[in-house]
Amino acid sequence: MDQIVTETSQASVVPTFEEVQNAVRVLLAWAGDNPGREGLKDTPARVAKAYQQLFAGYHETADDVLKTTFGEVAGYQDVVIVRDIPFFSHCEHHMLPFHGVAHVAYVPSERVVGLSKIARLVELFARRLQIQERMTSEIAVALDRCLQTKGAGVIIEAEHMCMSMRGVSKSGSRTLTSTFNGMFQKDPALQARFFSCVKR
Ligand SMILES: Nc1nc2c(ncn2[C@@H]2O[C@H](COP(=O)(O)OP(=O)(O)OP(=O)(O)O)[C@@H](O)[C@H]2O)c(=O)[nH]1
Ligand SMILES: [Zn+2]
Repeated sequence: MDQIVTETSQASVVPTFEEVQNAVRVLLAWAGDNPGREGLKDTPARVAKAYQQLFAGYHETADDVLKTTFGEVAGYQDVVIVRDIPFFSHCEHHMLPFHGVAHVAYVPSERVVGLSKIARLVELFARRLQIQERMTSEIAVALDRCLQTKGAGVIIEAEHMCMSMRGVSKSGSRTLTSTFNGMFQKDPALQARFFSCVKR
């Protein structure tokens, strides 16, 4: 059996495609439906394939995403902010989606990264089972580690389907999390500037 190891998980055994389909059939029966009926015949295979896309973040690392950097920035030293990066993730408690936007800021030391790579970094951590706090922190730590920034900040605003569709059933409530490293941690004015830049 293959082993997978991610930045956040212990090694675990990868099931076969057939085993995943059987697990989906069990869930269909648990939901109260008949996994053998015509309309659900191909559903287990579709769900298995959908999971490969929804949880693709387990098969990539931040180092892969941020490996290309640029050094010719003509002395640019100020903050870089990429705001309103939309994402879909899944909470690790209920495996239900949470979705929203991430705002990512960093102060480069010598090198910058392509802007799309910031969005790819958000995508990498979103496409895993998450809690919002950890996802926020993981993005900032990875950016810091791979780019050797002078400081990084991440703000995430998201709505959790486990709160909207079930349980307490409060749709529309949004959770805001933020994390600051390096200069962002030491300088409240920089934090305030970041918050005001992303304010709607
Ligand atoms: N801190 C944090 N909590 C989350 C996140 N996603 C889901 N949760 C919460 O995880 C908690 C799980 O609570 P439990 O009491 O173990 O589970 P539960 O009985 O299903 O809770 P209810 O949702 O209140 O019905 C709930 O309060 C969820 O709102 C997240 O990203 N961060
Ligand atoms: Zn949840």
